[in-house]
Amino acid sequence: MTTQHVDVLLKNIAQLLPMQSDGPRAGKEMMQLDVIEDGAIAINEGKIVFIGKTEEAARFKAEQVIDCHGKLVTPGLVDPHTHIVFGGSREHELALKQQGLPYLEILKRGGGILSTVEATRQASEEELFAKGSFYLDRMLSYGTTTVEAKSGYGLDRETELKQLRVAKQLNENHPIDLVSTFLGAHAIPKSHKDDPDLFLEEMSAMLDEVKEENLAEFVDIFTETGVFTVEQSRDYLAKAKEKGFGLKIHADEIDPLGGTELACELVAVSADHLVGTSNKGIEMLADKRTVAILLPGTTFYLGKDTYARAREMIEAGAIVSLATDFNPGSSPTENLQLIMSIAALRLKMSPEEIWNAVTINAAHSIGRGESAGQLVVGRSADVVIWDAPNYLYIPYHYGVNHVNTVIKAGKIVSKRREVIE
Ligand SMILES: N=CN[C@@H](CCC(=O)O)C(=O)O
Ligand SMILES: [Zn+2]
Repeated sequence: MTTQHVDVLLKNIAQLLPMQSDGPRAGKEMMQLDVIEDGAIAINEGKIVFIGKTEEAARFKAEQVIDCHGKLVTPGLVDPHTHIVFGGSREHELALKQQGLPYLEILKRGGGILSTVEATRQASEEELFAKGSFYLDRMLSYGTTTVEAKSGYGLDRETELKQLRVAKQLNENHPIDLVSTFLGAHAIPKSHKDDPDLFLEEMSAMLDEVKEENLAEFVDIFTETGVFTVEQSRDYLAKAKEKGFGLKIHADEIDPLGGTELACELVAVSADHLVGTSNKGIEMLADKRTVAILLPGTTFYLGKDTYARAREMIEAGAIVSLATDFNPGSSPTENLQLIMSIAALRLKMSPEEIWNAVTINAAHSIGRGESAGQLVVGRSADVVIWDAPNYLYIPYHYGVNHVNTVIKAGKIVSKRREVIE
């Protein structure tokens, strides 16, 4: 047996989830979950060079050996819907919500998204970068290694570009990989209250610049009562598609306007939220060209009782993914593990479906199906070692952080502090 020298060897893994799949998993396929017991992973120069059983890994001699006895090991989690670059915070809105003031009413009164717009306009790039890094550090510590990040708290050329540039810097400087989305059409700014069409023209006029500076891969819009109509969204997104952007829609979050149908019609890469999606929308998702990204943390935080109809979507054959929707208003949490628990309890998704949703399907919903969300020989070693004996445990034991160690591109980037005796 020839010895093979590698940088890192993980061995004696109680349960190893390789999450290998040629494409996203839809409908019943979401129940598929291969488990390797007593598994091992060898990593060299940031890449996975072996994945299999510990007994098959005897040829590897590693600089660093990590004994994963009793532990679960999975790919780094992928969070495909966040609003991570923003100024200020909105803790004062919690009391308004408790008094029964609806989310869209707070927005109508100039609060909500519009108050974050004010704070983001005022913040310097350095401040936004520092804040973004802090949130990303926290995400990493919770096991997330790839994140989608939206702009949308500028609503003017200068601030939207500032947010996108900060996201680019974060991607270049932080271990987490960031995938950027231009969400200039996130709300109607006060200055354009009476002329949303003019505002959308101004945002469309930015698309070339965003493309040339390589500041975003996707374009998104908030299709919602009091924000943008389905018709406005269709015109706006058609322009973005023509310019070569992938499309996303904040669809049917509060009112069932038909954003899901529009996303499927335009072959958007994802339709997000989907709390009010119609039967027709569910049927269209079964086409499997648009990923349904569900954000149950938002429904929970907005204090609603009705959640997205995940079961019906999966039964219809849709590709379902999950995300935190991390933002300062409707979902202030970086913790994707908590979302996994809410998905189990409120969306009634099975643990197998949930793991597919936060790895393979999440990666496909942001154009990273070929690089993230799976442990495959030759790919970047983005790996999480969990203080949990099996995959059922993460959605079950809720609200806390189960991460032991996070490895990104072969390097340990986060580790639970050992208790000092
Ligand atoms: N609903 C629109 N956008 C965000 C919330 C943004 C905010 O409230 O600041 C969402 O996805 O929930
Ligand atoms: Zn959002």
